[in-house]
Amino acid sequence: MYAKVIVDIPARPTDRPFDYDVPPELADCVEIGSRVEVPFGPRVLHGFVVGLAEQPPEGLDPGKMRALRRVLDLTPPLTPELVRLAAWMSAKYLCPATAALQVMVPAALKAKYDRVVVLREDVWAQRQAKQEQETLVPDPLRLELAEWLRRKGGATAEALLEKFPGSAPQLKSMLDEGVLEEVQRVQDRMAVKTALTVFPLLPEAELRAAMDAVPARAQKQKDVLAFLLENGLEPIRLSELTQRLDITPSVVKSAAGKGWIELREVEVQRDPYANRSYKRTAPLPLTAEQQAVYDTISGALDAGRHEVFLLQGVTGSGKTEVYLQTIKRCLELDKEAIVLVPEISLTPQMVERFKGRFGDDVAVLHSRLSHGERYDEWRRIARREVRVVIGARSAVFAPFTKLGLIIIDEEHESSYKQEESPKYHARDVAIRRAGEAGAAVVLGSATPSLESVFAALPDGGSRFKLLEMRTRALGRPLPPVRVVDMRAELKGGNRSMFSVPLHKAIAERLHKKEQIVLLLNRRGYATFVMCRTCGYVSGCPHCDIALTYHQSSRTLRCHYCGYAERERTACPDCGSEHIRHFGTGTQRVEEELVKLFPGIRVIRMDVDTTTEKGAHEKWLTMFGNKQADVLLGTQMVAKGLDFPDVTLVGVIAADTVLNLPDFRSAERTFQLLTQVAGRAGRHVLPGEVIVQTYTPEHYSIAAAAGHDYEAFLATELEHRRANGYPPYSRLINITLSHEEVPKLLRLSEALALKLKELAAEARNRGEGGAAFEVLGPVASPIARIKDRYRFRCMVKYRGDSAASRIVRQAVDAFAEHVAKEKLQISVDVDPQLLM
Ligand SMILES: Nc1ncnc2c1ncn2[C@@H]1O[C@H](COP(=O)(O)OP(=O)(O)OP(=O)(O)O)[C@@H](O)[C@H]1O
Ligand SMILES: [Zn+2]
Ligand SMILES: [Zn+2]
Repeated sequence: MYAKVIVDIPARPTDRPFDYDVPPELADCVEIGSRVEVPFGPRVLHGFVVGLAEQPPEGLDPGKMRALRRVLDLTPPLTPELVRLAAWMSAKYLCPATAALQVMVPAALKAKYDRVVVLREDVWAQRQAKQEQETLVPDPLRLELAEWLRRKGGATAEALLEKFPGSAPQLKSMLDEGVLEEVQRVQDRMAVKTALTVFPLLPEAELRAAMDAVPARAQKQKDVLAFLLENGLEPIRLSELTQRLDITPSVVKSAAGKGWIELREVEVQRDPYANRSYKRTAPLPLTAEQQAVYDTISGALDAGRHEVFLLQGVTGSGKTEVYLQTIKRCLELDKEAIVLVPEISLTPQMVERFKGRFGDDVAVLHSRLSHGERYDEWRRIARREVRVVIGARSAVFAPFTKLGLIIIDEEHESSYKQEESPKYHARDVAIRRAGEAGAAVVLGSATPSLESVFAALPDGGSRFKLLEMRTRALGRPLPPVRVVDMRAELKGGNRSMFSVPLHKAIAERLHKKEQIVLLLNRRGYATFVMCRTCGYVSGCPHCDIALTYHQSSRTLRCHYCGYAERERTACPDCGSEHIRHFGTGTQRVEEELVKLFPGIRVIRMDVDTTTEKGAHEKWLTMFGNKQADVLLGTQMVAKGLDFPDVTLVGVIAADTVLNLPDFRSAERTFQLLTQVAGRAGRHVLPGEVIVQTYTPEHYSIAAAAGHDYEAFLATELEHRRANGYPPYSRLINITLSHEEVPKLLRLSEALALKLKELAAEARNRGEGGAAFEVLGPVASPIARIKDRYRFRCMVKYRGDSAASRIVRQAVDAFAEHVAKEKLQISVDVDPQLLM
């Protein structure tokens, strides 16, 4: 047999499958998706098998092919379906295939440690019992294998095959049955966690006899045996036993020395949600609108038909309930479901709703888990112990094989785009994956992205099917929104960051003991340090960007290169002492609140207060228990939260995003305002929203205030059409960087020229390139990062032309410069951030 392998070097010259001979002893273990070790030049590398064939590849002499050295996992970490998806990603996003494959597996698997096979004793015992019942003759090799593994605690596949020659078929079937499992060896802690566990070795009668024979002076050993007997000879963790009996581990060890018991390392599952009980919830009777949506989606599920639904439902319309019930349907059809939510809204409230409905059938994947916890959750998926996964972006790669449904909540969120290589968009990957699997996709949002709405319009090809929910599930109206012009406030002599109406509204809520959510949008508005005397702004010496002030460490930091310096007490330019941090940080809002409303209880949620694990949850629980009057924060407070006593939502400054040089800034502003407004008056008490702004006339703010998505959409689509921006075109951003400006400029211009030439050639050959436009080169908005200057060329194209291929060819033509002249080129397909 012969294998095609993508090796683990993320560089262009090695970005293709290499052919290897599969030695006969490995033939049973190699599958598409297996991780393998291969010789590569003088080195040994890891790689993924992406193809298998009985015949040697044409033109290659089998005698000269090199052979696979080992298979790293007997159960391949990737499915053939995911391997195909990776190939598609590599072509679409112009990333090395290995980068696409790596992003699909948990970090714990990337560490280069041995994987070992262990026996799952519970499953094994069940199997044995069943076999006995059915009086089947057990396979002696299986018994031997199991017994040996039980004693050893685990072994590498290699060691196993050496010890039991010819046992590959048994190994394989035991793995398939779940009797054996492969785990990453402990080495670096991040892998499997184990605990020393006490196992009684003797049957009850013998143990009792042994206990009776223990002399009185060894009372503690007697206690140990007594405890085990009382406990029905159940194994128990060493730590628990010593604690219960108040003894030292040495007592237990000496008992082990007598042959009564044994101590073994046993895997402990790290379930970050263990020890927490979730109240089981039952499906709610659906409203008419929900029912109609549910029926349409189930239609596709029942038929096993791939279809993309765009579920546009106002805030509080009960989208989550629809998700829960469509997932239930999906499970009834014996298929699996993936739910993607933005990292920021992967709140305990959200997790609770899914755990409450599906219990242990749910795995949760988010970035606050440790590598080990993520790995454990991932294995629960790979072992088919769960059928629902909820997680951020990368959960789209959950290794399911019977995928029926992918739900993307808040589909407009820019965090679905990964900003480092592979720069994929989870929405597009989900649609592609679902297409191959014949699964349905539901994109949910109150404020869908222009791209998705357009795709549901006839103009956009009606690729998505629009489903709408226009009223709130609990019958409440959307809260009235009042826009306050801060310029007028200033003219009227109010220099505070709170307008008169917002001030009054807060006071009222405090009086009525209702709750308040305050949003301070800090994106693009970081706290920077400026001298009031001369206007000097502290900038990074290596990047063209202002330094950000960090309150907790009293330092100034660069968010691009990590440069840090101590807070300054005097201006380095003019020596003035009037140098201070600017920008309305949440901290400053908090200070002002406390000054204006003595005794007010504020919970502040921003990057500074939520770095600690579990912090999010702590704050939200406190707020839910009404231990605070105000929840003040950045985007984190805008999404998904559902608190019945919140009757006021205030936005401190609505226009901070509007001023960014990005064609999506109006869209982002509209989305954020609509989302945060949706937190008010969701249950019984009516809500109110106050938006402070310096540009009340801007259509994104006016439309959000009127809850008028259609008005926003019409104006915004017109703008996009006039300027030829997405969704009327697609973009590929190519950023070049170099330490010397003249060289960078020359190379950037040459690249732009090359792109145009290639497009013209493609056009002449009739192979696309029709609506292919090259803008630039121009200096990037952040013109220098880490002492490297940056230019960009923007490719704008329409239709599914050969754009990606043309860009790839052009970039490849500069490979020489990249290799020899320290030029860097990075390509971003469908960019979300234009920095
Ligand atoms: N059919 C129903 N019957 C009764 N209550 C419902 C029903 N559907 C949803 N709800 C309740 O309505 C509230 C809002 O629902 P949910 O949070 O699912 O809305 P959403 O559309 O996801 O909102 P958002 O986009 O603002 O996060 C919740 O408290 C939910 O329990
Ligand atoms: Zn100064
Ligand atoms: Zn820097």
